[in-house]
Amino acid sequence: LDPTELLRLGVDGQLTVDSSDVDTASLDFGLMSRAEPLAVLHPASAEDVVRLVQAAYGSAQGFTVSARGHGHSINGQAQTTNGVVIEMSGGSRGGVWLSPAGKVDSPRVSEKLGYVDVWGGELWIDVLKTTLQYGVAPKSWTDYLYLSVGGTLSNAGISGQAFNHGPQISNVHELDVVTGKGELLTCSEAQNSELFHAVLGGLGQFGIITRARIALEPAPQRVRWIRVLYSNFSAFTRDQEYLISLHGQPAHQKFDYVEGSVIVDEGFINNWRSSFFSPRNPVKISSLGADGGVLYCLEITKNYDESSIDTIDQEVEALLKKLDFIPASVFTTDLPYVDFLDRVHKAELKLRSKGLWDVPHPWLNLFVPKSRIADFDKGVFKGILGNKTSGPILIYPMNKNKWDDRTSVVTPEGDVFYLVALLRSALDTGDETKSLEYLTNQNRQILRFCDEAGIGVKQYLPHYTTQQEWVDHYGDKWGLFNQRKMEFDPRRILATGQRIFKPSSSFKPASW
Ligand SMILES: Cc1cc2nc3c(=O)[nH]c(=O)nc-3n(C[C@H](O)[C@H](O)[C@H](O)COP(=O)(O)OP(=O)(O)OC[C@H]3O[C@@H](n4cnc5c(N)ncnc54)[C@H](O)[C@@H]3O)c2cc1C
Repeated sequence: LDPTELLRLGVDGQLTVDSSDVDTASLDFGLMSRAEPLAVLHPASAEDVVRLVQAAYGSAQGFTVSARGHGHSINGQAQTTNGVVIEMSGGSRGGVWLSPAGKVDSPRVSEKLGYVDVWGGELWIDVLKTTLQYGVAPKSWTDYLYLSVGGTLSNAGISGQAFNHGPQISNVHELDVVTGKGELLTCSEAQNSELFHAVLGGLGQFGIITRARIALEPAPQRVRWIRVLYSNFSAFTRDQEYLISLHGQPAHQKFDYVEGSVIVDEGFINNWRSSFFSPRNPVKISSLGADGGVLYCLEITKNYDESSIDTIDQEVEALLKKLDFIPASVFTTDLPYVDFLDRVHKAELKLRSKGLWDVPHPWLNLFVPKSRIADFDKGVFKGILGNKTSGPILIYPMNKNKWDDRTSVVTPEGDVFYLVALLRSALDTGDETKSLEYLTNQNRQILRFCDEAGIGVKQYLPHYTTQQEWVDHYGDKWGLFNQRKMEFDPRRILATGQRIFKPSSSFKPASW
């Protein structure tokens, strides 16, 4: 396909083959794969997305189309070689919602009805900033806010609030979606519901989200943020599971956020995700009597505002009393709500200043069933990892009843499952255990261990290279997933970087 032909396509935004645009669209946060698109579209409206997808779908030769949010995937999921990348969050257009009619508009908050309408490429940080002006905010978050709404809704969008509110995909009222046939459809539980459920957690396979209507709540003012340590894994998981079982209780009788992390490194327990423990007063694992050299950190928060300022201490105390952490390992801080939600960005700035942000990230995210989390601890945290991690390891449980099985996302068996996130950075320092090859091999070893032990994990932000692996990943849901693909993207032109479906035979990108 001649890219100059594409440029004749009439769009109001910018369709470009400029090398710096193409370069940006060729890479992602993982920095492990590179694929150059033929051209890049900066859309000025949902209509531009429609025009491009219609051209891709309707032309004899055809080409692929990949929406790119903030490009924070790990394995090239937003890339494509024989087609066009649509920069949904790109450049000066970031932070602006463009209505389907092409009229430029900002996120629109309906305070009365408790939702905000945002452009699919909007970053969550901008959604937060806008909604806070009205004293409201979304309920369910990711740990990091420089991700696009369309990008996280294509996966699930999880953080410590998920036990209570469900993932972000459980907090969406309505979407505008451009399907693989180039139709712009509004969908919700009540309207085009098959498309609505397909797109949520759908890895970009069924359509491009141009607008999302997101549920809001009154925004808290401040956050009490607490960490406590455990050396005993079963005490740690018992307490985490207890805390998430309180989801149905009144707000003052539960925490608002429950996460946790694993500390296997010798030495200090600070990591880039957390400057929580004072660097001048580091905590040594050995001083805490960790069994097998591994410690577990429970991280919890309680939101409050002026009306609850007098009772917050008592409420936190009452909840902490029920837990079984190492006495004298309580670290507390107090900060504005927005600073808490935007906490990882601070760590990003620090890492950037040391040149440690733009490095390869062989991340592995797994959903592990509660019934096997102790086996995972023995085999991985106390086994395969050794005493070096090269990055934070998060672990926290979620309640399955907060997830909607009609969406495309897959979760493991059981009422409760854990996220285990190995968020590692590869460095070229000469230390073999920090190298990309070492960490990639270790990820493979972890997956092999889970497979051989029959742990029944499901990858979150999944990455596979053969269709059979995808069929296994989706299990019982594969039939529905495949059927939805035939219906909404019959030429299989969307989000080919996920490597689930090959584009139909009239055109084959080089990478296939
Ligand atoms: C530092 C960091 C922290 C993170 N923290 C969390 C976390 O706490 N919780 C969590 O759940 N995830 C987390 N993630 C993962 C993140 O949610 C996903 O990688 C997400 O896809 C990134 O969003 P993005 O906008 O960069 O998407 P991209 O990487 O640009 O795209 C991801 C996929 O979605 C598709 N897509 C993008 N936009 C659209 C759209 N508008 N419509 C349809 N499909 C689209 C793309 O084609 C691609 O297949 C984190 C990632 C990073 C790098």
